[in-house]
Amino acid sequence: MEPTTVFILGSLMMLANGGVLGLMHQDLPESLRPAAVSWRIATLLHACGCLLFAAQQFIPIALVLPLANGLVMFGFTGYWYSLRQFYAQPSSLWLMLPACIGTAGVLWFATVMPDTGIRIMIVSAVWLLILPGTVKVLLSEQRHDQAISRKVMAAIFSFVCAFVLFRAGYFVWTEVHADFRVIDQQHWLNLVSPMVIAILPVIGTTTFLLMCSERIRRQWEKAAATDYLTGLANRRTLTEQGLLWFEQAKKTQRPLAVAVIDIDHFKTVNDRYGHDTGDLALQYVAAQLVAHCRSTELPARQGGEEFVVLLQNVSAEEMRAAAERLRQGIAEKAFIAADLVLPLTVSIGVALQDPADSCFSHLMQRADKALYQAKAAGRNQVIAG
Ligand SMILES: Nc1nc2c(ncn2[C@@H]2O[C@H](COP(=O)(O)OP(=O)(O)OP(=O)(O)O)[C@@H](O)[C@H]2O)c(=O)[nH]1
Repeated sequence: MEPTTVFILGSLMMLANGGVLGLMHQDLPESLRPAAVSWRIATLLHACGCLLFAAQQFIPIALVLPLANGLVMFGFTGYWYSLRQFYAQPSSLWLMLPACIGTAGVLWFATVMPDTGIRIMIVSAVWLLILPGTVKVLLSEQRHDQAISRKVMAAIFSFVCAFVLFRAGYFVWTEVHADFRVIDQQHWLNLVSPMVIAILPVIGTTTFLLMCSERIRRQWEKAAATDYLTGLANRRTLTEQGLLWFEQAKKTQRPLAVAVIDIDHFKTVNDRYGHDTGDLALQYVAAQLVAHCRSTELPARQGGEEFVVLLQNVSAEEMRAAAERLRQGIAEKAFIAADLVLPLTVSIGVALQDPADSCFSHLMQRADKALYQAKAAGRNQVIAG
């Protein structure tokens, strides 16, 4: 196959893939749409650049070279920009600078001082600024995004980057002939280059779609496991985790404890200051629980104004101490909303797993009873069941 055909086929595949991404636009969540639009624009620029390379014998060289190279450089920049948007990293128009300088450079060395070698070096230098920048974006998300698709995308960009480096080194080593053209059939690199350049828009777009679907799946999983108001684990997660830790504790003889926490006189907060302020108070209590929980403790919202904290691997003394820590954490810092400064307290019932507990819900029932006693005994205290 000759380079012109590879350029044309590559461009058609890019356009088809970009089209599929366009068709799926409505199905993407709002948060992913800007990145998807940027990716599509990048693919379109890239494809147009490749089509111009294919058509270069029909267009004056002084026009086609800056245009085709510029489009491909801006296409690469578009992928960089898109991935920054995907990961909500700050993007600025400065990202366009390398492509702008590169396009001006190619224009100068195609018209004013024609020099094929310098043109290749300029284009390679711009790519070698953009591609590692993109790989850096992907690698910097390693801790937050474990998706295989992110790793595949990083590998694709790294591969293209390595190829560009090799290509630049090859041309420095062999010296470029003045009338060298990227569609010149006699040069083996000219067959490989369009194939490699087309990898990003073709395989890259598919990988980008997989990244989107993986992000959506994770968002759904998180939403299903989290309480919408406080961001804590919800009742479902609490039950699942409680059952798991309860069974583990039976095997390891390291007991699980539960603390059921209820805000005192919460109805008054709602009645006096309104439901919205009540919601803010719930968020405040949740934040205090998170701040005072340790890594072996799981805070969750059971429902209404009731929270539960699972305490893994504790003795009776440690359970009481942990519950006191949580109670004091809430009592010692008033809830503040606009002009309102409102001290809040909680009552806590705790229970430690013992052999008589046949199941997790039995342990929960004992903690619930203890909570009832704490309320009856005057509130703002911890009672063990
Ligand atoms: N703002 C807000 N209020 C809620 C929510 N869920 C439950 N509540 C309110 O929580 C209050 C619970 O009040 P009660 O269970 O009667 O008890 P209390 O006033 O907290 O008093 P004690 O528990 O006896 O100290 C009710 O007014 C509910 O409307 C919620 O998601 N948001």
